[in-house]
Amino acid sequence: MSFTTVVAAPLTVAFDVARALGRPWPFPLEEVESVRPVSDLYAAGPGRGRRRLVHARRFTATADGTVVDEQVDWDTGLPRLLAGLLDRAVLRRRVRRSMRRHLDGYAAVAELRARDVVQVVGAAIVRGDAAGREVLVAQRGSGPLAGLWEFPGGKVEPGEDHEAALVRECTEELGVTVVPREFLGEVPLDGAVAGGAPGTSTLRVWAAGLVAGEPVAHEHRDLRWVGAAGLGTLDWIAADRPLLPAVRDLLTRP
Ligand SMILES: Nc1nc2c([nH]c(=O)n2[C@H]2C[C@H](O)[C@@H](COP(=O)(O)OP(=O)(O)OP(=O)(O)O)O2)c(=O)[nH]1
Repeated sequence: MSFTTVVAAPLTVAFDVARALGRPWPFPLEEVESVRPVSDLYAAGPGRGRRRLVHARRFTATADGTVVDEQVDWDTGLPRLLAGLLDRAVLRRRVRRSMRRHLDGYAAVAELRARDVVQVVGAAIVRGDAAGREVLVAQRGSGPLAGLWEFPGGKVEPGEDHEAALVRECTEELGVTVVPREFLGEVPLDGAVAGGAPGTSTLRVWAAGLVAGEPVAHEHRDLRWVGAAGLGTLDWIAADRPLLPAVRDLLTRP
């Protein structure tokens, strides 16, 4: 059986809250495989009478938050005909009811928890057309990451919409007006952001268009427009690297 929930929280928060709440089954499950913050797989059994339950979750970042896709499969260990009857008469309904109650609580807790974690947004500002596109990259001027390249952006303020934060940061840092066009992806940040625990914040990046102004480095050491070939040659903040294929795709798509 499949379930899909949209949680108004970034990946790490959605994943960590899901782990803390566990699953709605009245017996313990064992971890089979977990990859924070993208997936986990737990199973119970085979137990008495070869009963078995497998519960897999996949967490995907989207512009609106995290989509959690869950798959619950079970085997009662009964002969096929009997098992089919039991499934139809009782089990499917019971599983659906347990999951629905669990997921409603989960979504609410994750949304609340997200308010306590400072998140970072970044803009992949693109210029040009199919004949040749470039993205604006910025070199940090101070702090522990000084000298490394990043996407212009910064921390989302409490209660602020993520895309609004992106527009505000680009105005403050570059003196330009941008419009977010497409969500590109999200990665966990290893370091502490604004005093938060390391690994709880994420960087969420949007492709953006320039609608007014020419970028000026108000806070960065340097700014550069680079094409797809130049992207990989820069000394990026390590956390940003998994986002580069999506940016490259943006620059090379027809
Ligand atoms: N803007 C940006 N920050 C990134 C990227 N990758 C990455 O790890 N970070 C980290 C560095 C910082 O710890 C944090 C962003 O903080 P910031 O100092 O730029 O934020 P801000 O503009 O709101 O700064 P401030 O007003 O609090 O000084 O995210 C990236 O590509 N862009």
